[in-house]
Amino acid sequence: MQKEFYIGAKGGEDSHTLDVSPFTSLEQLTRALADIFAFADTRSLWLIDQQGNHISTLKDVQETNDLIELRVTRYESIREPPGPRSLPFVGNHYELYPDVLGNYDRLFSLYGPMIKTVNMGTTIFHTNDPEIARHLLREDKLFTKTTSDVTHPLYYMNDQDALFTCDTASPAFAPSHKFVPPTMSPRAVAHFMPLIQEATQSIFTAFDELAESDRAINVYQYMFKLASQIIWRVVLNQDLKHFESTKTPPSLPIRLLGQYLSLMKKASLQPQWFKYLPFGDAAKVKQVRQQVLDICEDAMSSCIKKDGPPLYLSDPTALQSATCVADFLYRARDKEGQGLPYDLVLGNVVSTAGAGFTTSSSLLSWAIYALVRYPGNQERLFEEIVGHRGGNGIDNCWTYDEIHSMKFLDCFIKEVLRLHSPSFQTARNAKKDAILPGGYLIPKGSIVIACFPSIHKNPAHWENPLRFDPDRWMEEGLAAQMGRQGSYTPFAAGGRGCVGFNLALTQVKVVVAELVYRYEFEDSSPEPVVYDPEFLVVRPLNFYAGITRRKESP
Ligand code: HEM
Repeated sequence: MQKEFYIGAKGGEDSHTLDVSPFTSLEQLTRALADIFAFADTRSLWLIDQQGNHISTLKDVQETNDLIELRVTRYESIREPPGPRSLPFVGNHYELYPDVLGNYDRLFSLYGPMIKTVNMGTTIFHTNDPEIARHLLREDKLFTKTTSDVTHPLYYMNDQDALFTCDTASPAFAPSHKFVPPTMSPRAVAHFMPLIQEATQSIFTAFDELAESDRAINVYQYMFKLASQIIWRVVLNQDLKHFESTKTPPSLPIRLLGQYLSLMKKASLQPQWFKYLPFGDAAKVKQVRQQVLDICEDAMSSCIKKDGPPLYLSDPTALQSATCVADFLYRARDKEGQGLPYDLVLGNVVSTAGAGFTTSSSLLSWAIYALVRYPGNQERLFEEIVGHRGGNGIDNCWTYDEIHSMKFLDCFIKEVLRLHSPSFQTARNAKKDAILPGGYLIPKGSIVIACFPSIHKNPAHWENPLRFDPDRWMEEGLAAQMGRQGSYTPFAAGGRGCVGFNLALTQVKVVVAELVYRYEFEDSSPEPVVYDPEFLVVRPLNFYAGITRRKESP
């Protein structure tokens, strides 16, 4: 018993003839149809006859002589997401820049939860819908991360030898994903606590001097140096000496990594034919990348114990014998005795260092921004920290459990990550024509971005979304629940989610605890704070803060 099913416009190419006689229930049939037409959500499928009536039983399907339309919602056909009209050459560039984040929100409120934009010839779909984001991040038969695709925002830094920059389909992904996450587990981060604390405290001399001289600082520039100082210590056990004076510039590896990421982002915003030019940003990305690799390789030669014993993944205490992430990656062995090939060790060292400090420096800057801009939080944090530290003084090292046991600090950081999410363009590629919740058709090969800053402020999912309110996180388990729903994913989710989130959260909590215990910050920004729309993460450009050394620290 052959029936013809179709999606979208009648008479279009998207139709399929299916013998419905083997099916014993409508549910069974709709699951099969969902699979054939690549519906992300197999549960909500409407069958509609040519008069627009809902066909709700298998018997009705068998008896109708009509073509049958498939929809996700009762009254709307499957369609491509809408979006603003495109101008020749530039597309929607001026609808998006310079305030991309504000403009995404504006476009979502105009066009709905999925929008199509074209920037300099590159089409990208965006969503602020948590349910759609969950499907995108799943790494299943419909969506994956393919940085080697020229339209992927990370195309210019795609490197098939490391996490973050590789395709999920690349041969490097599985071994990297086996060896790298153990270096960022709670147990591993607990082992690195003294390094994190020492690197954090290295800023004190410079901050004391700045406090003394009453000079305001550009917060991002200091957090950029601090976050990289910490990550470099944990990943390569090297002291970058970023705070020998108040004016010490970022060290060469960090300057190069910063330049690399900046060039990469700029290149990704240019028309695609720019990549063929022998000069310009795209060409320079490659040169800078090689310099970064050389520097990291050099640093690795000092921190890796080449003659040290192998460290087995099956031994939960093995990491405690490693000096740093690079040392562990070099010496780690799986149960077959296999290690990570050297190229992948190097690639993953560069990737974790780069992914680690760019994001963290942004988060730290926004954390200080939240301290000074949202009244009451700095005082509450100080009280909590004093309560924990008590008479132990500032020289004692925070333990992993202690730093994570401070409830208000935890809520505060969660709220900073919600309202000032550093990540804003986690992109996935459609493996085939796919139909997303809401009935949006995403053509095969398209890039779809889950816009975390917009998802985290989506009024349909958050009460008072624009209010900075750490107390919303007081309810135990809320973050995990919102994470499962897709409405709170500052570290993305699924198979390509952040592997460094434990380290990131621990590091940022140690820094905030240490700084708030010793200093008081106040806003000294002369102008409204703006973020950099041409960088890989959302970072404040002109946020200034004054620092006062606390007198009342016990
Ligand atoms: C505030 C801090 C951080 C934020 C907001 C953050 C966010 C993210 C996000 C959104 C992704 C997914 C990217 C994508 O799919 O394109 C990611 C991936 C990743 N992150 Fe983080 N991250 C942070 C800190 C760190 C740290 C400290 C490390 C390690 C030192 C790290 C290592 C990685 C790696 C290796 C990946 C790639 C995972 C993969 O390819 O499967 N991140 N991060």
